[in-house]
Amino acid sequence: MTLPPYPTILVKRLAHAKDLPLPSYATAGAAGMDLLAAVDEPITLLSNERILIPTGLQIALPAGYELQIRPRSGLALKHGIIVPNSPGTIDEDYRGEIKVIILNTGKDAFFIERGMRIAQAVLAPVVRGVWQETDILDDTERSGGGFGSTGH
Ligand SMILES: O=c1ccn([C@H]2C[C@H](O)[C@@H](COP(=O)(O)OP(=O)(O)OP(=O)(O)O)O2)c(=O)[nH]1
Repeated sequence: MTLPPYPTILVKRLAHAKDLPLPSYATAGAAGMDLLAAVDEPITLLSNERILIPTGLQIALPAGYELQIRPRSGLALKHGIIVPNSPGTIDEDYRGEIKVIILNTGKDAFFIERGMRIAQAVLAPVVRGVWQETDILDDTERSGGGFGSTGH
């Protein structure tokens, strides 16, 4: 079976990440690539603390795509480690270092070591829209109902 051609992401490894492998898909069908912590020293993240973790990567996405930063479910379940801005958005035109915000919602301190897989990145197509202003919108069954209007 031949694989479909995947979109190419240009990537530059910064000096502090030269020895770390690039993010990769753990299985043939994985949607996310695990992002590694490019920290020089181990970090202790106390309960309720959040921190910005460098990945040491700068990228150029293909036109029409974003990269979403999402939590890893294992870290969320075992340690309460979440990405508070999930899904974090890496814009197509961003050329800075990709960084990951993580928050320790667990009771215990969490230890981050160099090369640890702290989050995952999912490449996703972006659909942009344009506004067309109007004074009249069509009525619908839902109309203005929301926030639980249909019951539990
Ligand atoms: O988890 C994240 C989220 C964002 N970014 C980078 C890439 C993204 O393209 C840029 C801007 O992100 P966003 O638009 O979410 O930030 P903002 O707070 O709206 O800042 P800005 O005014 O710079 O857009 O920051 C990251 O490295 N990690």
